[in-house]
Amino acid sequence: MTLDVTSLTIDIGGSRVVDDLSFSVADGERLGLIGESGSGKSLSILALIGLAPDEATITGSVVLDGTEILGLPERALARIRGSRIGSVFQDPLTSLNPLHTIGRQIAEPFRLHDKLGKGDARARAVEAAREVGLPDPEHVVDLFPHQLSGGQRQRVGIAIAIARRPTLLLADEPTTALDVTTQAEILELFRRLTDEHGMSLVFVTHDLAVLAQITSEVVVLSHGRAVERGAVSRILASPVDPVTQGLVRAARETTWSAS
Ligand SMILES: Nc1ncnc2c1ncn2[C@@H]1O[C@H](COP(=O)(O)OP(=O)(O)OP(=O)(O)O)[C@@H](O)[C@H]1O
Repeated sequence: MTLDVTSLTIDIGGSRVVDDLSFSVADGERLGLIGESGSGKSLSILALIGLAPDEATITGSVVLDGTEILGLPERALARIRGSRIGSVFQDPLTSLNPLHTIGRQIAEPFRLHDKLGKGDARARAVEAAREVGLPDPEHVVDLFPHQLSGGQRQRVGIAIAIARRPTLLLADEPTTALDVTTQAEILELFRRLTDEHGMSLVFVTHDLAVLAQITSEVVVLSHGRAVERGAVSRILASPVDPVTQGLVRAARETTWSAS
């Protein structure tokens, strides 16, 4: 899998919110997109998979495995989202259906795309629940989202995202709503799953301390522009741009307060 984003530019409501953003993700690479609130991280991620709001005007290029996918018809994008690119968002409570069991929601991609029958889909859901470390998978698939903890719900979100073995996983602040211990467990899960399945990862966060645990390369966004990029280790040791310096300071404070 390779992803090449070139000169991605997004205008919305008369203002430019993402400006000439370029980055690439190689096979199996984990890349971080970091920036303060409103810097354009979420819109960039949504634009990649055709989920930016209708009122957004998007230009540039998004090439997945040699094929331009920016501007593809919704049907084609939905197919890509259901197979080659998985996504995990901040708050699984808003993305999970409160009226459907966990198992039904994990099984949905299998039923929809692979046309599996009920029994087979349930078996796959149990297997997926086990893979993401949900406790008592045979039982958990019959529970509803409100019966799980925040960390467990995020595991469900991850199970759904990776169900059909995408080659690229997009994660937008997936640990922000979680306490520090649960956050570390979920980051470990991302690391294990991406390693085991050779998945590439684009991980969005405002917290450099989180990125340092999961990605090796980072792009720093400020007001929609990439102001710095490089290896996490280099960025932590010698940030150049004042925005990056601020993120490093904040990360040091988080690390101190957590220890
Ligand atoms: N639907 C929308 N209509 C108008 N402006 C929007 C819309 N969605 C986002 N924006 C604006 O675009 C800019 C970038 O938003 P985006 O959500 O991508 O930022 P972000 O870096 O992900 O921030 P956060 O960390 O707070 O989620 C912000 O100024 C935001 O107000």
